[in-house]
Amino acid sequence: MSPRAVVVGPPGSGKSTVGPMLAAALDVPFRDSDDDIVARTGRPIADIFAEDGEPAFRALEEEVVATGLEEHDGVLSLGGGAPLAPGTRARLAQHTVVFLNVGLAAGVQRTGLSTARPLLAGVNPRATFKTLLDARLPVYREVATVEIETDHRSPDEVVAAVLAALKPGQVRQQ
Ligand SMILES: Nc1ncnc2c1ncn2[C@@H]1O[C@H](COP(=O)(O)OP(=O)(O)OP(=O)(O)O)[C@@H](O)[C@H]1O
Ligand SMILES: O=C(O)C1=C[C@@H](O)[C@@H](O)[C@H](O)C1
Ligand SMILES: [Mg+2]
Repeated sequence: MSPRAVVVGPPGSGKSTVGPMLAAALDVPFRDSDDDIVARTGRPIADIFAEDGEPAFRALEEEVVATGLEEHDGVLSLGGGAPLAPGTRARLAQHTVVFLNVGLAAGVQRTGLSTARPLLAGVNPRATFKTLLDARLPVYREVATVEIETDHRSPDEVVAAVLAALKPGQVRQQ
């Protein structure tokens, strides 16, 4: 079993919003590694960051993502930082990976009202978001089979763009 598509990208790129819509369009189930972590630990992600620290969260995330990649045969959205783990990047080399990209302005706007993202909770979320984008863009591009810009697209338009991009050439056969 293997996901039809794995969705990666920065916070606010729409992994949790577009992922279920993409799954519905493909008529397959949806799973989100952040939800899996909450279900497995019974704790909100912000609490895991605050109480156990980011390294402990990343170790748990790598395990949960590995399980999802083995077990899930629908659309699997990953947490924004999941591809930072070298082990996860190696596993993703076998999969069809959709990178939802978002620029600084739209990313800050979309994540600005939420307190649920511990990495963006500091005094200057815009600067933090820029640092995060600069560091991660090469990582997302390394694992992606397709990259979709989301800044000027509605979630429905993003789904349509993903479906159009998932032509046989971009899909890794298992
Ligand atoms: N294409 C889009 N156009 C406008 N708003 C969007 C778009 N995609 C997502 N959003 C909005 O941006 C916010 C963040 O989206 P979402 O939670 O799906 O991001 P995410 O990639 O899952 O982030 P995280 O990595 O933090 O889990 C939500 O309020 C969502 O409605
Ligand atoms: O971009 C990140 O590092 C994160 C994104 C979210 O999906 C969560 O996994 C968590 O808030 C960390
Ligand atoms: Mg999400």
